[in-house]
Amino acid sequence: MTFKRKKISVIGSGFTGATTAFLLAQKELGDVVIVDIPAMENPAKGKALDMAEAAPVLNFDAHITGTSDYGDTKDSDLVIITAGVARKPGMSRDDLVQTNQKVMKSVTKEIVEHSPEATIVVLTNPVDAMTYTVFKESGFPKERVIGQSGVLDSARFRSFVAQELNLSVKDITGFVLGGHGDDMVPLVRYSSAGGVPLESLIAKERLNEIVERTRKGGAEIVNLLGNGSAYYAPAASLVEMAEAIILDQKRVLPSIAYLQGEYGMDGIYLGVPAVLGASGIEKIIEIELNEEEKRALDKSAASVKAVMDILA
Ligand SMILES: NC(=O)C1=CN([C@@H]2O[C@H](COP(=O)(O)OP(=O)(O)OC[C@H]3O[C@@H](n4cnc5c(N)ncnc54)[C@H](O)[C@@H]3O)[C@@H](O)[C@H]2O)C=CC1
Ligand SMILES: O=C([O-])CC(=O)C(=O)O
Repeated sequence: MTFKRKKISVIGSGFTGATTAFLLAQKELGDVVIVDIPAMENPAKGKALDMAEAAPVLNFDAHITGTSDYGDTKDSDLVIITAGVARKPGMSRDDLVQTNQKVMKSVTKEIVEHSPEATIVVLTNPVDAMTYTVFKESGFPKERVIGQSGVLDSARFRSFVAQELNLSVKDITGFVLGGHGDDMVPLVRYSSAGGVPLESLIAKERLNEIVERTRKGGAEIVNLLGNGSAYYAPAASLVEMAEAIILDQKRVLPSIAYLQGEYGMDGIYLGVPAVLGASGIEKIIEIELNEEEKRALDKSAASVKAVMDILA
């Protein structure tokens, strides 16, 4: 039997795309094809070559190529979309909606033509609405169109908690529900340090500050960078989701999923806990929410709906 490596295409060779490609290759999750527009083909090729030249040192065997030709992405198992524009200081993610919707439409057309069986993970902002756009444009089953926000938002929350308690990040659990905006819902009640509820370890006011910092975590980095947005943690988050899908791990990861009745919502892409495996989103997990949490989730969903209403 011949071994065939999985094929993963990363659309967009910018900060998040290139970082994601490099991490995917290092983990040998598959051969990686990085795609950008024709005007950016040489930089995409240059980054891919540079990464390939790191392979002997880092000891990985995945092939990495850069291209603007979607023919090179043919029969990808997984496609990760990072193409589009990022926000600058003073902008909200929602300000990107019109520009990035156009990008999603053109990119999705190519994915459907060349990789009709692929699972798609979307990063491009505003990510809940962009995931919905890709779902509609692709005609793919909902299980195979997924957005990334919750792994990143939860990672931010977990890292802030670990810093606060001076504990290993490895022992901090927690997850964030809802849309990837200022109304996201970090679920403190379901978060712990080594199984000990956070509410018994950190004063309520301080926990509220950590929740607020998490909600504004993207803007904090945008303001520090000055000319772009976060990419190391977003790329790491994409790779965790990619690994769960490629290796059929059945991980429970917060993912942007299409809801049809779950959490009392219908026809909307929103961040919820989900089981990720070879079929994409294999199950949406409905956890019990108290009144306050449910109200917060409804508010976050209303913000996502407002952006979806702008979609052409
Ligand atoms: N959902 C999330 O948690 C996060 C989302 N993002 C979003 O990811 C997106 C990408 O961010 P960065 O990589 O930092 O931006 P970037 O500007 O560094 O890279 C974007 C790349 O997309 C390419 N591109 C534009 N139109 C394209 C098309 N039609 N086909 C192929 N490639 C195309 C550009 O040429 C550029 O190389 C942004 O929308 C950003 O807001 C970023 C971080 C986290
Ligand atoms: O803030 C942004 O524009 C990028 C992003 O989604 C994040 O880092 O959470």
